[in-house]
Amino acid sequence: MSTAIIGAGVMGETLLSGLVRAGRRVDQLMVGEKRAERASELEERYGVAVVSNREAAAKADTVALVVKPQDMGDVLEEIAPELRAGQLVVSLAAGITTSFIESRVPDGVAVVRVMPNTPALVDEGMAAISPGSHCDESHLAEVESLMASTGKVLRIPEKQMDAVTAISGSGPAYIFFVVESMIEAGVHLGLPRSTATDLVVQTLVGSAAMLRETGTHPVVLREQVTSPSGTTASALRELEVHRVRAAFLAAMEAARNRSRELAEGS
Ligand SMILES: NC(=O)C1=CN([C@@H]2O[C@H](COP(=O)(O)OP(=O)(O)OC[C@H]3O[C@@H](n4cnc5c(N)ncnc54)[C@H](O)[C@@H]3O)[C@@H](O)[C@H]2O)C=CC1
Ligand SMILES: O=C(O)[C@@H]1CCC=N1
Repeated sequence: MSTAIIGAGVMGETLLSGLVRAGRRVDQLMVGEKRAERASELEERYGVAVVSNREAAAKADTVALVVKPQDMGDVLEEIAPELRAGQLVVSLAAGITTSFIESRVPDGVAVVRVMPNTPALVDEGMAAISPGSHCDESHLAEVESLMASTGKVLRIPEKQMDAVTAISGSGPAYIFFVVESMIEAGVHLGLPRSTATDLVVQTLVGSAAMLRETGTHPVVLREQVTSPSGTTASALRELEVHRVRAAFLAAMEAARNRSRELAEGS
């Protein structure tokens, strides 16, 4: 089964590199990328064929669209004449609905919407997938296997996609923001930057491993750290005073709303 990736920026390369690591034959992969220098970079790095978008659409069994939501209409207009019934189009774009794509491709082309995230680069990705209206089990299984090469995959109803985008799609950025803030705090408290970085990164990895490996509720894990009248209780009180919990809720609502706006083309 051949796969084309149209749009090889951050997420397109993440998908490509995952497929290569998972052992997909490079001669079964191809890339369509507008920026010539970026295309040559990927050709050199992975030995993958760079072709026009039209050629990618004509030749591949599965066509993954990884351009920005705002570019999706133009790309679909360009490739639609080359697509035929039986092919699978997979969109990784925020906001873009399966019905938007289905209305622009020939009948019989199956569409699956995916929301991935960048930890896929280290095979710890979280991808949610939703079927379009002409999908069967084999299409979903194909996309599941595509995304499972770089992490976990969850099937969800498409109506949950904007919320998923706000939580796991954008999620790594919030975590990096927290990490960055904790490192700055460490420096403020007098630690060398490299020491603060080592402390924060390992604390993050250790906490994530506890969540995954114990399956214990985060509230219980937090309470285990919080000794009576201790340091953690003092810190958590400040986080509540500064309304960090409310800020997280507002931030993710804003991301969900932005995903809805992208669906409308803005
Ligand atoms: N970066 C992330 O963490 C995530 C991104 N996504 C989605 O992935 C998509 C791409 O995002 P990024 O990779 O971050 O953006 P990006 O800007 O790094 O990549 C987009 C790529 O598409 C290329 N492109 C634009 N028009 C094209 C055309 N007509 N034909 C061929 N290539 C074209 C650009 O040159 C660029 O290399 C977006 O729709 C975004 O919503 C989804 C989840 C996470
Ligand atoms: O910021 C964005 O719009 C994309 C979608 C999810 C993560 N990055």
